[in-house]
Amino acid sequence: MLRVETRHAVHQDHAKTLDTAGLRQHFLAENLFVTGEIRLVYTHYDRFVLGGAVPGAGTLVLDKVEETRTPSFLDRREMGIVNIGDTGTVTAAGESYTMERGDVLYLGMGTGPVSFSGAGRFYITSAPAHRTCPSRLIRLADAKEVRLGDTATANKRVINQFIHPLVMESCQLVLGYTTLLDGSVWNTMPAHTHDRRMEAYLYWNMDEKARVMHLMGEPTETRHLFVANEEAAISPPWSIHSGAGTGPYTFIWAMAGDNVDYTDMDFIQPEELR
Ligand SMILES: O=C(O)C(=O)C[C@H](O)C(=O)CO
Ligand SMILES: [Zn+2]
Repeated sequence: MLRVETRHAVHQDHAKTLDTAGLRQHFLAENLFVTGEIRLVYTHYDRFVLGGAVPGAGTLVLDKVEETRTPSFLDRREMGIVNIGDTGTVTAAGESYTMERGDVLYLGMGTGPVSFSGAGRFYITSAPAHRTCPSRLIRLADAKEVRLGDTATANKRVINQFIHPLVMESCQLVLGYTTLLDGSVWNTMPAHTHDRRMEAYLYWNMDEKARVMHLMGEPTETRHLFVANEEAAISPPWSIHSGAGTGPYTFIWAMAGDNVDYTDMDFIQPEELR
């Protein structure tokens, strides 16, 4: 079963008038992972799509998606998949990829239908593409590791870059995940924006009762979302995306836009935030 929800783009002047329910309706994606279903959120931010596929005992096939009006979803798109569950299999273009928890699969434009099976919980990200780049399974050992932060500032974390120019080629999709270390709670602090690219954060590896207070909004007009395990925050280009957790967590960041330069961020120091 395939379910697709469209999220239109929100202007920052509109966003600052929203109440809690309105902010959650536009910027939080809940209930993405449901057994026996593929659930997608089609955003108008760089036409980025995110979602979940949980095959359970069966096989799920992602092929035609009405929203793209193409015969097959990947005809003019590329895809990044992260397995946040147990071992599962993704089959595409005659290749079968066994994915362990934390593995990332990149599928290039024109791959065709994608099948999901096994005990995996597959986080799906996709962006429009203009050429085909080779598909590739990337494991944690192949990722580029960046260590940032300090326990003194409660933001010590390891950033693992998977779909990233230092690891492999893609058109506009950039993806990886960041894990908080040693009791640190803050991700992406100092915060930043990149008006050239949207971004989405999927929070996972969390205790069921834990929450991340995800910060969003223009730097001088911040708002927050309380986010649970396996929920995603959609970050418009004008928004910061940062957060503090009540317990340990990891988050998958994925971006699409004008460039694939991960370091192309405009930083905002804590004392500048409002
Ligand atoms: O903890 C961090 O800092 C991040 O992981 C930052 C994200 O990767 C990001 O926002 C990239 O633009
Ligand atoms: Zn960012």
